[in-house]
Amino acid sequence: MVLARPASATGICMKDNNNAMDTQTVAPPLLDFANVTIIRERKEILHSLSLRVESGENIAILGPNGSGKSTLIRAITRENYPVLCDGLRFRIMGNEIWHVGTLRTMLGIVSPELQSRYNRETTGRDVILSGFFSSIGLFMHEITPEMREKACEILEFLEIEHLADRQMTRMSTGEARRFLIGRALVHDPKALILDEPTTGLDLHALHHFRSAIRKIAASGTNIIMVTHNLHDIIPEISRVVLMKDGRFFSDGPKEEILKDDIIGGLFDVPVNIRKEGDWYYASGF
Ligand SMILES: Nc1ncnc2c1ncn2[C@@H]1O[C@H](COP(=O)(O)OP(=O)(O)OP(=O)(O)O)[C@@H](O)[C@H]1O
Repeated sequence: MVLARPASATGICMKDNNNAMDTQTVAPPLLDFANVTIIRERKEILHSLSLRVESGENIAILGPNGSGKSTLIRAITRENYPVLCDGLRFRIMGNEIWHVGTLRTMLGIVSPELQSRYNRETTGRDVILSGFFSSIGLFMHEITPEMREKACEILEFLEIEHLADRQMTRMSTGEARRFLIGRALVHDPKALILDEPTTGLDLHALHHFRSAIRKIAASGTNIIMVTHNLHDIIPEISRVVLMKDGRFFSDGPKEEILKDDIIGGLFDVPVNIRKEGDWYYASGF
């Protein structure tokens, strides 16, 4: 049996079983950060953050504009590096040091910024295939039969086969966003990081987008949802981390965090939080 949560930071769990020591290997935390400070252009943007996210845990990072969410994501993807200091821990899946190319195969990223870079003629299928090369579109890349087969599987999984040969620039925002999810899935990543993923989606597109993400979460991929919209917090997300001014403002089970006073304090406005089934909505802004 593989335990869902490690009992120690070593990733090895020792279990007493009828006086016999049974050693079991469990996955290390997805993220294990301590004292992470990020400075950009001489400005301290993230202030000594500590965050531990277990393997298998789905979280939302929620915060107002400018709170540091994207900077934190760039730290996770190793585009931003923290200031060296005593007590710094900067582990991803148990490792401090990563080859960025390898890390990118283990973390799938979807963001509106990535979508804006697909501004030339690229078919939906090629957008997915470009994920194998971390490129924006295909150029002289050699596509193997295995890659084509994987792209077909993803098209089917995301129910977007009918759009595979359409140019990205001729798709709606919602359709294009689903192809970017497909691109992020080519390496079967351990985690899918979604940065403001529902920006620009209408209700129909939102419905399809959420269904796709829920299906991915159900398949065992960790979801890290970065957002300022409560309606992005899919039922599979159980923990919410709030960010404000480059610091963690609050962190815990969503039932405890998504409260009028806490979310009102986060955004500095009166807020009414409404729960409908497993979904949360905010009004009163
Ligand atoms: N390269 C940079 N140089 C200087 N300041 C930066 C840089 N990148 C971000 N910042 C500043 O850091 C702060 C946090 O920005 P960040 O983009 O991480 O916030 P965010 O929570 O993702 O915001 P939003 O929700 O608007 O996308 C902002 O004040 C921003 O102006």
